[in-house]
Amino acid sequence: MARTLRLGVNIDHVATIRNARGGPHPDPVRAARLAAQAGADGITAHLREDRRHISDADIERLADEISLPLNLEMAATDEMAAIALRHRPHAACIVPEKREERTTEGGLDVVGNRKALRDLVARLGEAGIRVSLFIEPEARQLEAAVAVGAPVVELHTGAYCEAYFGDYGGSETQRELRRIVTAAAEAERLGLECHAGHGLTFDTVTPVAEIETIVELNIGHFLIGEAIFSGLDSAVKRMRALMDDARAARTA
Ligand SMILES: CC(=O)[C@@H](O)[C@H](O)COP(=O)(O)O
Ligand SMILES: NCC(=O)COP(=O)(O)O
Repeated sequence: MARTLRLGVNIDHVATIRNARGGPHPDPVRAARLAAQAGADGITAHLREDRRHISDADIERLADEISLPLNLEMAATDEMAAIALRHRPHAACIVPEKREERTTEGGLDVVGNRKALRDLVARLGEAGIRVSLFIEPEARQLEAAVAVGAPVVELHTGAYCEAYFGDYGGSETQRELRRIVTAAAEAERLGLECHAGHGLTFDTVTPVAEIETIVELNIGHFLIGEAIFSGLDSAVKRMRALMDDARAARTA
């Protein structure tokens, strides 16, 4: 029996376009509804400290109006913890943030922040929020995730995706993919639920979707970009089909 592979659609960059003019259009909540109708299993939204895209009001409306599970991406700060505890989303993914970054660069340093993260994971978990840690595919970070009590990790696929656009599946891509495969197996061995995301596209999703111990992919920027050309419904449905085909091929 093939394991379910969920698709979380990240709608951050609908808000990026909206904020370009400061008005209400395009509405990230409308995008979330369309993604749900197209087959998304969850909605991911990153409330950054600088609010460059998703706003506090977006999170409030997503929590109140969307039927799908909401995965709130957040920095490990008291401000974000209070917001998460107020809205109690299905899940919260703790991600590193730097004001000057264009997008998320590396994974969360769980090894170097055990005490603070243990407290945060406990507080959110006690409120019924499923906590995920966004980490590099590294054994030491996986072991630290267990040590701080996180039930879920999300493996950062950015290095793999960047490698692909450097050598189109060559040796560097294969090296980065092997890191993800190895980490996903280790996550299973450690009893961690394993997700993956960042930078995934139609060209890079299949090898990651084939990793059977991964149960959720969070994909955003590429889908919103594709939506400009083919519509969000079509983009989500195509990504869903690629994921299903990859998983079916593994279990055939
Ligand atoms: C953690 C991650 O890879 C993304 O989910 C994150 O949201 C990227 O940040 P931007 O959406 O601001 O690019
Ligand atoms: N955590 C990854 C995510 O939510 C989406 O990342 P991206 O596809 O926007 O790079």
